[in-house]
Amino acid sequence: MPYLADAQFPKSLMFVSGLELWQWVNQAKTEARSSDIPLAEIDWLLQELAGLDRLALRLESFKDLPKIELKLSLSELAQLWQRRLQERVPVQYLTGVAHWRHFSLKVTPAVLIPRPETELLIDLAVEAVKSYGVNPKSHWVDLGTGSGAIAIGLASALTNARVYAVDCSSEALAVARLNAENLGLESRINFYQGSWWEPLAFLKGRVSGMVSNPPYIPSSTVLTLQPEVLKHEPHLALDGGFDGLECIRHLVETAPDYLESGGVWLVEMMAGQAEAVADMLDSHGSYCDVQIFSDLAGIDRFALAYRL
Ligand SMILES: C[S@@+](CC[C@H](N)C(=O)[O-])C[C@H]1O[C@@H](n2cnc3c(N)ncnc32)[C@H](O)[C@@H]1O
Repeated sequence: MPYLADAQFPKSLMFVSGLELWQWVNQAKTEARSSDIPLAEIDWLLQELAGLDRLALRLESFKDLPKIELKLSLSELAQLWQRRLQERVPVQYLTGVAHWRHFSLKVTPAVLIPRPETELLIDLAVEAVKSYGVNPKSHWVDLGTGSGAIAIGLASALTNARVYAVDCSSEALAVARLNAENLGLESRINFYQGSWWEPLAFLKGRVSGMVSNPPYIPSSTVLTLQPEVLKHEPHLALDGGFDGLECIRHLVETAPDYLESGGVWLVEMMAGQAEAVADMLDSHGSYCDVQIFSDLAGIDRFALAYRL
C-alpha cells in the first residue's frame, strides 16, 4: 500500500464498530511497546483517519460506539501501521498530515516534517518586530521553505508582510503552495524555485526579515540518524555539509546584500553550533546585536542578528 497521502480516499467511507477498533488499538499498543514507538502515535493515526478526538482516545469511550467512520478499511489501517512498525515510516507521512503551530499541513516524503522547536522561529520574528522596530510591513523571506511551514507562520503572524518562500526542490514547493492555498494564504506568499537568495535578486537591500531552517546536520552524522529520519526524510533537507554549517555560512555571507538596515537575520541550528554561528555573525562586520535563543528543551537553537 502506498502512503495514504498518495491514495485516493474511497468514495464511500468505511465503517467499523467501536469494539472492533478498540481491539485493533490494543493490538497496536502491544506492537508499539515492543518496537519502541510512542503510544501517542496510534492516537495521531486515529485522530486523522477515524476522526476521534484526544479525549475519546484517552478514555477509550469510542469502544461503545456502534459504528465509527474510517477513511480506509480496517485492514488498510493495519497495513499502514505495519509500515510504521517495519519500515519505520513516520506517522505524518502515513497520514499525509503534520500539525504545526495552529496549522494542519500536508506533508509528503518530499518535505521535512516540520518540527515543534521550529515553531519558535515565528515567535522570535514577531518579537523582533515588536521590540526592535523591524518593519513588519515589507518583505520577509523563508529560505528553504520545505512544507511552507515558516512562510505560512510568518504570513499569518505578520499580517501586513509579503512573504517570499524559496526552495531548490520543485516537489517541496508544490507541497508548500498547496498548504498556502489550503490555508487561504496564497495571495500573501510568493514561491520561487532556486538556491537560497538566487531567485530574489529583485529584493536586494529591501528585505526586512530573513528566516531559515536550513540543513544543518554534518554529513557524517546524517548517516547515524534514527531510521525514521535517515530512510524517509529528504537528505537535501538534512545534510549541512562536512561540519553542518555550510548552508548557514552561506546565509551569513549573502544576506547583507538583501537585508535593509535594521533587517533581521534569524536561523535555526543544531545543538553545539551556537558559538560558531555567533562568531561568524560577529566577525562578518555587517551585523549587530547577535543573540542566541534556546528551544523549550533548553538547547541553544536559534541565532538572530540585525543588519547594520
Ligand atoms: C531543514 S529543511 C526545512 C524545511 C522547513 N522550512 C521546515 O522548517 O520545516 C531545509 C530545506 O532547505 C531546502 N534546501 C536545501 N538546499 C537548498 C538550497 N541550496 N536552496 C534552497 N533550498 C534548499 C531543502 O529542500 C529543505 O526543504
